[in-house]
Amino acid sequence: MIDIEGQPILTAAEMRAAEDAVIACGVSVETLMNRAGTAIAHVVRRLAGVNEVLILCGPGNNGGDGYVAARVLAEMGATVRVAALSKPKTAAAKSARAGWSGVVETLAEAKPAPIIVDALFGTGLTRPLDAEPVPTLSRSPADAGAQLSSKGYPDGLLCAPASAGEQTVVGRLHFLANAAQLRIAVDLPSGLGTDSGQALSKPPVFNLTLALGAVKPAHLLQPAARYCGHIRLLDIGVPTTSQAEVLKPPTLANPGPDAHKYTRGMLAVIAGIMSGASDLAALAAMRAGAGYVTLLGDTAGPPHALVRTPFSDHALANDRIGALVIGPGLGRDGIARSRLEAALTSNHPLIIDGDALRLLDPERIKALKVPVILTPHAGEFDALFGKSDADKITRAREAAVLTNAVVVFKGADTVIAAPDGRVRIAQGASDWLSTAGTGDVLAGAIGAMLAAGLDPLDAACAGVWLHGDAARRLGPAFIADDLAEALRSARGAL
Ligand SMILES: NC(=O)C1=CN([C@@H]2O[C@H](COP(=O)(O)OP(=O)(O)OC[C@H]3O[C@@H](n4cnc5c(N)ncnc54)[C@H](O)[C@@H]3O)[C@@H](O)[C@H]2O)[C@H](O)CC1
Ligand SMILES: [K+]
Repeated sequence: MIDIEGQPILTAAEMRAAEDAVIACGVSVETLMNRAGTAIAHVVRRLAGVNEVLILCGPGNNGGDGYVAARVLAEMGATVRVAALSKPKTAAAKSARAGWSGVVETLAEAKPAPIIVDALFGTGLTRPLDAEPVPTLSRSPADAGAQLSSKGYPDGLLCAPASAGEQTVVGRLHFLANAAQLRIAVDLPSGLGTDSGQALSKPPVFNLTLALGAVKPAHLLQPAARYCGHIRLLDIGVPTTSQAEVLKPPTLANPGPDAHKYTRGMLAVIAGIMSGASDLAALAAMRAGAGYVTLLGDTAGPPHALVRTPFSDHALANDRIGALVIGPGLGRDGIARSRLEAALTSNHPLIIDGDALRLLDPERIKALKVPVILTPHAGEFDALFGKSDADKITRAREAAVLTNAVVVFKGADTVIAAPDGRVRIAQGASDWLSTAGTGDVLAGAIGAMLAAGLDPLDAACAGVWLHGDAARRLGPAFIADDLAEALRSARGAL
């Protein structure tokens, strides 16, 4: 199993294209499926020990992976059962099914097991499962003692029309998952939209998801990601490349003997009507490693290392400023507008956050000749770029092209997009980040990275990484002030 940090993220179509390229070189789908199923079996075997394993197989190649895994597990001496939603539809899945010599129970009647493996649906899911009836035996009195057909199917396995009170696929999946001690999903929990990250049908929450060949957007985008549990990549010999990658720890240089406050980067933060927010951004920048932070506005108070300066065009014109943060606590009044105008014409690299985004014309950003990083949350993004049903990756990419800026589309699934199409997506942000001021802290952390001279995408990625890692280190119930302080330990861990 491979950790997914830094790994390429492929859509369903990109994954199929990568598979097709390998198949075109003479590697059959069956071979890929055998690699996938064998890799799954080895992981399940290690985790299951002597516990019975129930593998739920769907009609496509995800199900095919399940049949191969069952066969290999049985060959390893594991106690394994298979339950099928319906007969395999693809040639590869039929071949995999033929390789399983055991009984195939029906999903409708399978009894629970301590370990459940979901191989019902993967990247081929195209519609919600909820409406799907669970095929049941056409049990009539004559069939009550139905024998197994030559194919190992219980006689009479039909897709009987769902009737009132009959179980749905999702209902059976939840029932069997709830009864299991360990829940493992093959490629994706069944019910998730691979590219959109939407839950077409709400799956159970799994302990582990084994991504086959590549990470998919649903492993990172919400709400899908919350059903995946731990995500590990299984290499099945399909080369993959993508402009989208899972965010990984940044490589940041520590100061050397020749360092001084300006070489480490001078950041200016423009204050507004809510000085606490800009204070948080300034403190965050200092804790993230900025060499010199000046807060431009009418503020007062600790820390002493923070240089508080009245806002003026002169102060803004300091050519030692490496980057400028505007937005935290700015407000939207006339003073805010005039300070935004001054920032846009300052020729400093910019991080534009919070209220400043509400005052901004995206077209204005495109015309700037300096690096710009925008850090909208969902509401600010909609206000700036309009609402859309498109997935978060597509939206962030389009916004980056429209503004020619790096866009940090914040959320429980933060997507960072550059105008050239590169995308980085952060894993598993702490839910405790849902507290006032954490956005201000992020703006300051990114500002410190930009002021230190990182290119805008790297600066945004480093800031998002430090912000997320600081939150992880803090655990529960922290406030934004704690988060700003914790950037120090996150920075020190790199
Ligand atoms: N990554 C790799 O290198 C490999 C991945 N493999 C596995 O193949 C699946 C994708 O298989 P596919 O046959 O395209 O689709 P699924 O098995 O996910 O879906 C089955 C099938 O079901 C139909 N369908 C779609 N939605 C529904 C629905 N709501 N209800 C009923 N039926 C539905 C649709 O026709 C689908 O085709 C991938 O996830 C991997 O697990 C292979 O092992 C090859 C190597
Ligand atoms: K699955």
